[in-house]
Amino acid sequence: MSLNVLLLDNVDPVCAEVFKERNIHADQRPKIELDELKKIIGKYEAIVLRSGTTVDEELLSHAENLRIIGRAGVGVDNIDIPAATSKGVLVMNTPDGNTISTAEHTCGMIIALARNIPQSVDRVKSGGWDRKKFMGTEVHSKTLGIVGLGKIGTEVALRMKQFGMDLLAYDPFTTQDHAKEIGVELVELDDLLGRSDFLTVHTPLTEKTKNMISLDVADKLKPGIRLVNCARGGIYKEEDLVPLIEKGIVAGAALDVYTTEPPTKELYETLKNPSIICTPHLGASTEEAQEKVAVQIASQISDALENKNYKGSLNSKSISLLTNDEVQPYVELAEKLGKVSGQIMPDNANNFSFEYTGICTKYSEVLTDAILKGMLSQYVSESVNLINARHYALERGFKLSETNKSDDKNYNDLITIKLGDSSEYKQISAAVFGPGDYRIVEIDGFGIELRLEGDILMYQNLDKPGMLAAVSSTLAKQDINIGALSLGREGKGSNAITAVIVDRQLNNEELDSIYKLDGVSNVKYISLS
Ligand SMILES: NC(=O)c1ccc[n+]([C@@H]2O[C@H](COP(=O)([O-])OP(=O)(O)OC[C@H]3O[C@@H](n4cnc5c(N)ncnc54)[C@H](O)[C@@H]3O)[C@@H](O)[C@H]2O)c1
Ligand SMILES: O=C(O)CC[C@@H](O)C(=O)O
Repeated sequence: MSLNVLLLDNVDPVCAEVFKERNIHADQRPKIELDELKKIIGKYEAIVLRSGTTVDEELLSHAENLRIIGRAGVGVDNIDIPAATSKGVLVMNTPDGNTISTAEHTCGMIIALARNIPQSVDRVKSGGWDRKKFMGTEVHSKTLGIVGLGKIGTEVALRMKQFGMDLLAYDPFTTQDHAKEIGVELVELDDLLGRSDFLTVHTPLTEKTKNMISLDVADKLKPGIRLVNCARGGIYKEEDLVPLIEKGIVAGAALDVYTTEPPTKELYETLKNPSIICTPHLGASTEEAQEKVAVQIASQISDALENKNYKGSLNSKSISLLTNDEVQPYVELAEKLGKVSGQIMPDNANNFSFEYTGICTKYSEVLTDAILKGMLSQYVSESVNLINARHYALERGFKLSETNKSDDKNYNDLITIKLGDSSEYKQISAAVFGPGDYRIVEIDGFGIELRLEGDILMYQNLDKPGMLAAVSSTLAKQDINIGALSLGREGKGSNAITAVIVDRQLNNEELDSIYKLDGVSNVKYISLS
């Protein structure tokens, strides 16, 4: 039977050549209207795209023969993965094909910003000269702050070190060993903001990274800081850039990515500011990167169509697990527990041990993958899934260990995670109580019982009268309702742990009001919503 693949969005032509060598027919349609795409997609077993095509449930409903969606690149924000998974369609990407190109583009932006290259090129081309106006700054001996020390952040660090820059990084999910190896000092975010002459971000856009730089943090920034964003639009609050420049806090900004691409009319107005330089999402636009991702995705898809292997797949284990009713609840439990662990673990932890009891021992491998998926999905750019989570964890230098325990005195089927580094450890256990009912049953040796859902406030307190009243009245004053709560203690009058499910998300000020209460310590806020 002949196999047909549709290549969309200016995917490099080498993609078609690789398919041809594998006897797979490829049609190249760089520009196609959505209506026509809906009419023809039904005859293809696979499609390849970049960021120009959105694959949603509606488009998938026309794709009756589709087996694979391949992204020539990293970001899969334009693909509805849950919809593809429930239709049994594999989604694949090529997470590292454009790392070097994007790192090089970032370094180019840092130098262009320091030396006003784009602005001065414009001036000369329009018949001007103005040498005085374009006085620049050396990057040598200046401090570069890197937020996100993953694949691209690491390559940027290695290159800018050669320019003589001092390097700081903030990344709670990388290890001290990795930072040390590449000559970077790992610091807290506020410290980095206050010490950096240049700031470059290399994280995904998440709830935590969105608007990381805005007028709200103006007083934390080193005056005269220069900002670079070649990651995702929205990490710097776009509408605050001009005010930050006008106040003299930010000396300039270099942007490759935007919240809306192409930018809206208002955003184009912002980009006209002479201290802002910009490129149209060119990080990965080199012949080499496009060729690499095109060859990689064509080989991956060919292998998968021939059932040889599923490298680069983002959802293949999820597809096979969709039909296994026995393991499904434990996979959900493990993923939720991973999410919680990722939010309470000590910064830069690198030791993770997972202990399984009862039925969980039968599926320990996939449950570890699910825990890692839950943990990493909050920090890693490309969609983390059951297939690639372990790879990313090991790539980051995490040390993983798994043990199976024959029984537990209280629970038949239990998962326990211990995580930390040599100085600080956290331990947390959870179990399935019924359909969709997953509960934490122990934290750091304190027995509690709390459903894994919603927004959770957790803290330690002295076991004495009035502690709960103090917290609940502080919450009530801020109109925050408590939905459920659980208490655990070491013994009468000693240390206790309290976990409450609150009815809405808490902001930093609201959390501060709990930190400040006498006798309350170790406050953690966990969002599972
Ligand atoms: N401009 C372009 O054309 C282009 C090309 C490729 C990738 N990208 C983007 O670049 C970014 C980085 O890609 P990558 O391949 O290096 O990803 P990566 O997953 O290898 O690295 C991301 C890093 O960010 C860290 N991180 C996550 N949340 C954080 C937070 N709140 N604070 C600090 N650090 C945090 C992670 O721990 C990880 O180390 C992504 O947003 C990706 O989509 C852009
Ligand atoms: O140019 C592209 O295809 C997008 C590059 C990049 O943002 C990615 O997600 O891989």
